[in-house]
Amino acid sequence: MTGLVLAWVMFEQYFPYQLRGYLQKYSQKLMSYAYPYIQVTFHEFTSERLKRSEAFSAIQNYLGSNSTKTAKRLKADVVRNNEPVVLTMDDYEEVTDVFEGVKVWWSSSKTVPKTQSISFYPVADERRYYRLTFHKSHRDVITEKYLEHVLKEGKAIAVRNRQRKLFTNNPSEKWYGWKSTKWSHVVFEHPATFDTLAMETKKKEEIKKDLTKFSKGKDYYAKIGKAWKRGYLLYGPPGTGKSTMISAMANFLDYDVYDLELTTVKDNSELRKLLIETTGKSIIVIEDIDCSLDLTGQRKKTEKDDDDKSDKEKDPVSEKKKEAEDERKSGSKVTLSGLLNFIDGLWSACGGERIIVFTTNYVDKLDPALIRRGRMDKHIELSYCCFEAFKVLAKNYLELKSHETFGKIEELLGETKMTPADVAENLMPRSDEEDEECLKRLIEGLETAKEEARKKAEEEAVSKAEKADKEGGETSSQVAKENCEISAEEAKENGVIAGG
Ligand SMILES: Nc1ncnc2c1ncn2[C@@H]1O[C@H](COP(=O)(O)OP(=O)(O)OP(=O)(O)O)[C@@H](O)[C@H]1O
Ligand SMILES: [Mg+2]
Repeated sequence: MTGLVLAWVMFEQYFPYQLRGYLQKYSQKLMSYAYPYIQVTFHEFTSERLKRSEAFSAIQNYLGSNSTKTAKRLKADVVRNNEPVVLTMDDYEEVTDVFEGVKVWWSSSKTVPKTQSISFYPVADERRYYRLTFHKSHRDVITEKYLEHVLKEGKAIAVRNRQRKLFTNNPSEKWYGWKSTKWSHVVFEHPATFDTLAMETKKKEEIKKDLTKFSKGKDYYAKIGKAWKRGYLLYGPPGTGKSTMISAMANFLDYDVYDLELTTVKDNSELRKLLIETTGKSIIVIEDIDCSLDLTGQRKKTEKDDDDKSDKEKDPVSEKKKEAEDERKSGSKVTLSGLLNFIDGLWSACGGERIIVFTTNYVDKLDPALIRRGRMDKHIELSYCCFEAFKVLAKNYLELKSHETFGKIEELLGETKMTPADVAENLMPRSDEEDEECLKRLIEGLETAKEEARKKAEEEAVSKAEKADKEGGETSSQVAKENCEISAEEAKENGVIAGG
């Protein structure tokens, strides 16, 4: 077989490829009579010539990673900016592979049309394909196991080489016209990971576990009849790492990120169109949900109106009508019900494998309908820096695992509130600063924050006491006045009685 393959390779190398097309046809027939080998061909395009065959792409990736050591001619491509080039097997090249002790041969080739027609896409006329050759005694192993292995490996390589994207929605005025799209994207290259995220290890592990369960849950979601998506609400003061956590999540799962700017979305139908254009394996993010929409205001208004209504008026149909009317009048744009549909409406399920993340600084201000369990599956609080979180930052910024000042810092962090962003800012070395200087600056910063908090608390206590005093004074004079009035009245009454 090797001899024949060699002869074949020589033939492929030294014959002009226009001639090969003719010769191949006959030589292949001859081979099939003389040799007990089976050949399987995988074409680049499906029969409709519209869609690139998934099998071809997977084989290309598989052979690309396996053939770099053996093939002599390879094609190079840069997939990521700062990573090495990705190599694939060049046309008319052959490599061998061994699977469970069985040797197989892969060759790459292409057919060129007999008559050169004029085409806008000349390269598309060449039909590339991979051919797998193996001995017929191994038919079962190859067709039942090997091919599955190649396709699975190839797809996994594609995921690893995939350039991830960060999308932002375009305003709808830009949706139409030549080459316009609803989403613009850049390459997503945020370096944040769960390792660099300052947070308690236990909490991080819990979130990672939850994400892994979700990403592997295709069958589970299908079994329970739920759309394959999950909602997270990240809340906490500014600078506690909500946005950083979203990047860490995307890096952990290898997902794209859709950063949805709701203020540029005109109405619910635009929101729907945007969502439909998102792809699977993605995180859809709405930052500062409390600022994006006046959801809370809308709801409050309805509740107030409800109080004024008679029971008769409170039926669900008129309520819905009123809501719709309110939406129309306010010219509002994306409404609470639109957003709820976005989260758990029918069409939000199309495609699956999506994570929806909301962030807010004020969780208490959000409408309960928006954050009820089942809608937002997981609520994660990001809070002020604790000692465990500080240790992560010290390792990231100063490569320090321990230091004599850590005791003092732990004590101060327990007594005062500082966000991880502020701690990080203090730890970041300026010019040629030593570690000690950074840690000293942090301690000073914490002491100042503690002192400020103490003063503020004192001032608050004083003003509270003053207010109470004032109210107390007012109350006693009021009581005294009322008492006087009552006594005068009583006296008068008594007088009348006495006089009568
Ligand atoms: N938990 C954290 N772990 C690591 N770095 C953090 C953390 N929190 C904040 N930082 C640092 O502070 C900067 C600001 O954090 P980030 O933007 O994630 O905060 P946020 O909670 O999203 O704030 P906002 O509410 O204002 O959007 C980040 O660039 C990061 O360097
Ligand atoms: Mg943020």
